[in-house]
Amino acid sequence: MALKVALLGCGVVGSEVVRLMNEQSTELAARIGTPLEIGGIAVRRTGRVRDTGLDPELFTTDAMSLVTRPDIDLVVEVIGGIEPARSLILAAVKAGKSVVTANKALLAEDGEVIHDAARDAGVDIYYEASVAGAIPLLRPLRDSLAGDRINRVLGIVNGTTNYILDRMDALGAGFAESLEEAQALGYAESDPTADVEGFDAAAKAAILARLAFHTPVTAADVHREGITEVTAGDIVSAQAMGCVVKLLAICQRSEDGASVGVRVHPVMLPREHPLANVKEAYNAVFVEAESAGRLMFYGAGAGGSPTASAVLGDVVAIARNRRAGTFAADGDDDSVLAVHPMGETVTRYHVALDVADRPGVLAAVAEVYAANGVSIKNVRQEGHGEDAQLVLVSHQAPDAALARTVEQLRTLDMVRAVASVMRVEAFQH
Ligand SMILES: NC(=O)C1=CN([C@@H]2O[C@H](COP(=O)(O)OP(=O)(O)OC[C@H]3O[C@@H](n4cnc5c(N)ncnc54)[C@H](OP(=O)(O)O)[C@@H]3O)[C@@H](O)[C@H]2O)C=CC1
Ligand SMILES: N[C@@H](CC=O)C(=O)O
Repeated sequence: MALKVALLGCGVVGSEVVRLMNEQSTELAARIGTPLEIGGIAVRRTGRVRDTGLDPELFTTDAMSLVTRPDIDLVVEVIGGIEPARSLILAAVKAGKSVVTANKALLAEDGEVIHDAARDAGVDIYYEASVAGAIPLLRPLRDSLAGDRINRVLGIVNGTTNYILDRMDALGAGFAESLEEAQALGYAESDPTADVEGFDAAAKAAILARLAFHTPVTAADVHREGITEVTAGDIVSAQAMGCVVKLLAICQRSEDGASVGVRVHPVMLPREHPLANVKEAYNAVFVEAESAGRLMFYGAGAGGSPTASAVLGDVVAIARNRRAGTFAADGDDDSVLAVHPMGETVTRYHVALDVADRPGVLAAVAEVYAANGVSIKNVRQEGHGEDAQLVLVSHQAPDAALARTVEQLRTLDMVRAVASVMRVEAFQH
């Protein structure tokens, strides 16, 4: 008997799930031991022209009836957003259906409720596609590395912003035109604010941190900054220092092991770092574990087809579990680590100041750094007269002290404007 799938959503990802299920039906049936069949597809607008080759009768706007239909075995949720996705997944689980979802926003907001519900119902919830598109990353974290202690997960987890930053760096392209291209290529979320303001990467960071550190982490715990403030000037400053600007997700256990820090923000990264060479919408993630050492995961991080590959991998895994009469619940979080505030995170700042070109400026600026206990690693002057700019890179200091330094620099008479502030990181690789 066929395994009946309810597909929720038939947009960029959902339509590729349909295509792959059709094109690979024979291979999938062989891997699963039974054919896969689409039992219904829930969408927002049934009247929309879709190039799926499927019977139009399969489409419905009544997603709730579809997920609870007795003949449905498995639900694939690729609608996105919080509601109705949350209610639909919970209803499916309650009705005994296993679920595959790519919905990082929901998992990062309400993951514990969904995992608890799945465990209680004895069904699977798989979500490999929710972080880093096609890259197999969550199952290695959850299963392969379950016997190790992970200290850091660090990487590029948003394809849209990497695409934009790469275009700005390599071609001098503008922000808006690069975002439009990323949208046309199917990389961006339906509301691209989620990408460019860092919400999408923050959700993924929360999911990664939860799995890596076996502790509850939600999107609200993540320090988040997007790329909307990154200017062409920042890109040029980074280039002058042999760096490239990347939006990084950094999940790190504290040295005493008692807390974790989870943050997403733009970083100036040395060009020789492997993450600096991740182009276009590709993603790459380093996992640093005590025994396994440093592992790098790299691949297509966004787009319909790569994401659908991860979704189908989960479908096959669930089908195999069903055959074996088992399910693979995420474990109960075995520790509850505090999430430490960004202010305690030790980092370095690159600061460019538009200044009056006169004696005493450097001394006044240095005094502010010293007053906040921040030491200056190097400083240079760019331009003269009206165009004079001081560019400073600090040594490592707590983020709170660095941020306070910048606020006080703004108040100096001789500082006309703070032209650029960005963290500089040189992670070992
Ligand atoms: N695009 C990507 O590269 C990646 C996306 N994801 C995730 O996958 C999910 C889907 O993304 P994507 O395919 O890009 O999104 P799209 O916006 O392209 O597709 C969303 C689909 O959901 C349907 N839909 C929206 N609201 C409802 C509703 N209330 N009831 C039923 N159906 C509804 C839409 O219907 P209609 O067609 O009628 O508008 C559409 O078919 C999201 O969680 C996203 O974060 C994960 C990794 C990569
Ligand atoms: N909008 C996301 C899609 C994949 O998760 C991205 O750009 O990475």
